[in-house]
Amino acid sequence: MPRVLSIAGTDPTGGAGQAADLKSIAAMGGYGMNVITAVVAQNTKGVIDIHTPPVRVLRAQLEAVSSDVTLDAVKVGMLGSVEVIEAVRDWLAEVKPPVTVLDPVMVATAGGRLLRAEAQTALLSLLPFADLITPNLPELAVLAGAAPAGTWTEALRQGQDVAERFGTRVLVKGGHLPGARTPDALLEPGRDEPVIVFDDPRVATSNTHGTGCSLSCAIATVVARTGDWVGAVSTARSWLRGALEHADGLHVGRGNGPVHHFHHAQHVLVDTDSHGRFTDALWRDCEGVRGEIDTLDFVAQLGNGTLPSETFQWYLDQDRQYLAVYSRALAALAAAAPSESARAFFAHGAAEVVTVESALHRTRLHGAPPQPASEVTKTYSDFLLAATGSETFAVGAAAVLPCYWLYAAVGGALTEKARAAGLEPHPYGDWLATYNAPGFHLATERAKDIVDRAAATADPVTRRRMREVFMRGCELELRFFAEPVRRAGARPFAVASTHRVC
Ligand SMILES: Nc1ncnc2c1ncn2[C@@H]1O[C@H](COP(=O)(O)OP(=O)(O)OP(=O)(O)O)[C@@H](O)[C@H]1O
Ligand SMILES: Cc1ncc(COP(=O)(O)O)c(N)n1
Repeated sequence: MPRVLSIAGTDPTGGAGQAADLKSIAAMGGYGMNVITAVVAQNTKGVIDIHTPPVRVLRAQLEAVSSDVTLDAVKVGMLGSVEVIEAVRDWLAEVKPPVTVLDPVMVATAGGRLLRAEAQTALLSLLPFADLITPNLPELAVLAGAAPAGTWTEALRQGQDVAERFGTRVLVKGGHLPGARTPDALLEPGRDEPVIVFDDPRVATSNTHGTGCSLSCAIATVVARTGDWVGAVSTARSWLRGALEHADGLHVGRGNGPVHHFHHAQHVLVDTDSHGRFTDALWRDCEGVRGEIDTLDFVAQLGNGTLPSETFQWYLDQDRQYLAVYSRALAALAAAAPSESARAFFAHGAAEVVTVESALHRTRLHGAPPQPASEVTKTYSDFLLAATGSETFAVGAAAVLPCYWLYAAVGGALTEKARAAGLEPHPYGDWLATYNAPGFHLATERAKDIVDRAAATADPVTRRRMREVFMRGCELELRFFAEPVRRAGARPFAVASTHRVC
């Protein structure tokens, strides 16, 4: 579990600053700690007063934590004054945390300055110590020494300028742009194009208090665990999106309320009281990921037959490599299965993957030699082998389930799309048919039954772990599906989004 320290100010209404940070760290599976830079009297309507404790107390807090605890990541938020900035900078220079994310907080959403005007220049001296900075558009403009960007293109230009000048990654956030979309882009020094651009519809809510704090802390936590910046931003963004979508249900305050940091965990409470199927809860867990898969270019183009054949071939080649691992994962589950029927099911599945699905790949790939496995293919393969080889049967069974279930769901939806496109014969019809075949749907139902049975006798810790690995599998499916089109994009450093299915 990553140990993540937040250095930030307070918010007694619990939506921003320290409170948001600790909730976000916990929501992303980290252990949160906090050092207070300023005590802020604020609520969802604005900032009323700020007390900055003596800088000696700040230094003592920093020393108290770092002399005792190994830190896996640090998030720096509200600093407020020149003295505080200097103390944090000296501490960062000395401690050199493995991951530092800086949210250069200047003004609260609801209004109210959180950084003194004269401290803006001092803040620049902190930037080279950060691995990532996450300014909103007005903050970006201050860092770039320019007027606030009025367009996304201008924002990207300012972000690139800041990344180059300070030698650090920049997440340019478009939340403050007018319009129906909220693009974010990850930039790195030495690259002309964003590493990745995310672009989602704006969630219709005014309850956005603390989104910047929450996002930056969530990214720091995930990066501490995975070391993967793109994956961390992606994970943190989709979680934050859920938090925004559930924000209106919180009813906290009369102004810009907070987001629901634990929207994804509500089912844990429901689950312990209800007699519903465990897999129903899993399906609800992955609703967001399923929505993302549905909107992928890869899925759309596969369905309407417009996917370029080179892209499909590349996908199939990765899929073939993935399936070789998947078959071994199923064989490991067969070996560990607690019942004869589960053993037979997974042993049969391991053989089927080799004989039926791989044969399809061999026919379509015409004996072409394998291309190098992508990072996504490797990550997904490693995840499956670890979950089925080193964890309990229940956890392993939950880990392989997304590959059945999402594929069956996508196969069904794609077949509909293919029918609607009316292409005869559909260029990828044989592939779609495999995953919409009655036998594959039956196998999916059987896999769900096995997971339900395993969950019924599992302890709470194992059930939680089953949920985690199921979600991780779903996220990897999404990335696997996105990867072919992302990779095919001609822009050298641009990443769109990513995915695969089993
Ligand atoms: N209504 C919304 N719908 C979807 N995403 C949003 C919305 N508002 C903000 N976001 C996302 O939240 C994150 C933070 O965005 P924003 O640009 O508002 O940062 P910020 O101003 O630093 O946040 P804060 O409100 O904490 O000051 C970004 O990823 C942004 O895309
Ligand atoms: C202590 C503290 N840190 C950061 C923010 C910014 O968050 P928001 O802009 O959402 O109010 C805040 N209001 N308070």
